Amino acid sequence: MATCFRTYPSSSVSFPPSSSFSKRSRNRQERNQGKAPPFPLPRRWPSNSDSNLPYSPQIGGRFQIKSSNGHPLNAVSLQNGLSGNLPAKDHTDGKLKDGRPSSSGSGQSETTITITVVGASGDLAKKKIFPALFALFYENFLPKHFTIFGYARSKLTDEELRNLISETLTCRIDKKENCKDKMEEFLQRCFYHSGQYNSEEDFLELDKKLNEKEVDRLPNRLFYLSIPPNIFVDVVRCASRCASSPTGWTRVIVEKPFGRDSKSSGELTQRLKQYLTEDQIFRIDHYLGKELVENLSVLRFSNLVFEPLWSRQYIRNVQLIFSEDFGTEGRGGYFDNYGIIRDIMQNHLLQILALFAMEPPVSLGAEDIRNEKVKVLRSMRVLQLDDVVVGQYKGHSKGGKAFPAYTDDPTVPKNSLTPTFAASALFIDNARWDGVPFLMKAGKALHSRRAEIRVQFRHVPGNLYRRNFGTDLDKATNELVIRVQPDEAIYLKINNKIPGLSMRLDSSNLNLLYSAK
Ligand SMILES: NC(=O)C1=CN([C@@H]2O[C@H](COP(=O)(O)OP(=O)(O)OC[C@H]3O[C@@H](n4cnc5c(N)ncnc54)[C@H](OP(=O)(O)O)[C@@H]3O)[C@@H](O)[C@H]2O)C=CC1
Ligand SMILES: O=C1O[C@H](COP(=O)(O)O)[C@@H](O)[C@H](O)[C@H]1O
Repeated sequence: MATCFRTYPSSSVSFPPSSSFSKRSRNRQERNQGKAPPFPLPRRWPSNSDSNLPYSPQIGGRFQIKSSNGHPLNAVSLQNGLSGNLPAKDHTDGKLKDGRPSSSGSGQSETTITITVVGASGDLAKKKIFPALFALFYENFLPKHFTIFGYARSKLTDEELRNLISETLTCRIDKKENCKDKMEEFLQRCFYHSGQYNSEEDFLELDKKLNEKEVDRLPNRLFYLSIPPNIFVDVVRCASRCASSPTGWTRVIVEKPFGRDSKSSGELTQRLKQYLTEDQIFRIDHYLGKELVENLSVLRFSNLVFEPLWSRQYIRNVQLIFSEDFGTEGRGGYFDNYGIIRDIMQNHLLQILALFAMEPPVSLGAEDIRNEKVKVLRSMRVLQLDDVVVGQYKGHSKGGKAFPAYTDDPTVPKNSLTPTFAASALFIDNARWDGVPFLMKAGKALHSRRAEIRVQFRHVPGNLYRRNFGTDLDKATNELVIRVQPDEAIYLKINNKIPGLSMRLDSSNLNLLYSAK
């Protein structure tokens, strides 16, 4: 369950990535030097009376995005967390730095946040978003005043939404309070609004409901786009024009895949920026919220024993493995357009690879970590077709049970050639990783569900215990395994003497099993 949100570089989903990953920081530098406006200018300069356009000139050389419900769309820094903090005040004129009136100016002394889950009837919303929001609430990470709205086309009442999500909420992180009471409290703050994704009228109706819940508090609004990518822009247009916050911030979390390639990803960014500034857009990769992925940098940079080994000198190869023991199961409409490389590899596994391989960042600040990841991505060799294998799962039966083929899924075209499995060897051509293959494997409908990083070390030179191990030196090499899921664990395979009078060796695990802690 992802309970923390991370952003990743905006510009590319090419595989492997290209240098365009650094575009955002370049833009920022240019802006800082006064060479570029804070966001792209419209081709035709709108007049103040041009109420259909999202831009309107603003005093002070900056430009503000305006929505048709009359609300300005304000850019704020990424540092303002979910807990509804206000941006820093500019003490010279008593206004907030982004030009909006301060909370005291608007007479609103307390903040409130409304989180609208767009696509609330869907798989991701049920499986991950509502449970993650509940986990935040349960752990007191949500602000005092918050409301959650589900939005989708399906006709549901508030009560039906609550029933739908109540089945998926758990108190698995920390059982410190009465879970049932907390769930009830959480569910009472959840509401539903049914509407089309491209209807400004429906979003205006949503806006009315949001206003009712926000009472007299300074409202911040977050829209979580838990929907297929082809409707991202429609929703952002309607939300920004008709349901943006009147006086607080408005932000949007966008799910992957963010385009199909570098070009379409760039186009999507440009289209979103018609309605939002970059600082309002949060691109999410939920794998970065997984406990062991978060722990990767801690393991490496806070333990002296690992960092000296973290290079081509000692590491023979690194394997990044994702497998699921279920197929598309009705999600073919989305999956068939993207395939396993775009669904899993270019986002989740590539993020892990970049975190694994990066140089120590200057600090733990998001920009510093991002800069190091970008350097890794820019050092990657362009993937050759010879270094990739793809496949698609077939039907089979086991223990009397029939398992359908990918093309048996009614949401998948019968003649589909979309890969559901891929394996590839990637190389980072820098001083640290020269010649070390990073092997990525990802597949649906395989034998087991797991995600792990396996680091295989080189053979011991001269191997004094050659006789005891025989010819298979691989059996005797050390391996560090970081098992992201299930049963989170970190273990190191080491060679050991079997206790007793004879000199018999065995490989055993130094094991840090999380569930046993
Ligand atoms: N499922 C997962 O585990 C993960 C998904 N994601 C990403 O999250 C997003 C949502 O995924 P997921 O929840 O699985 O998707 P779903 O297919 O479940 O779609 C979500 C909702 O969007 C609406 N919808 C579906 N198809 C269309 C369509 N063609 N046109 C308009 N509305 C549609 C439906 O709501 P209604 O009909 O009620 O309007 C549906 O309940 C995707 O971008 C996906 O890549 C990311 C990580 C994990
Ligand atoms: O992003 C996605 O991830 C899920 C797997 O996520 P997990 O946290 O359950 O491992 C995958 O099923 C889905 O196809 C993909 O879109």
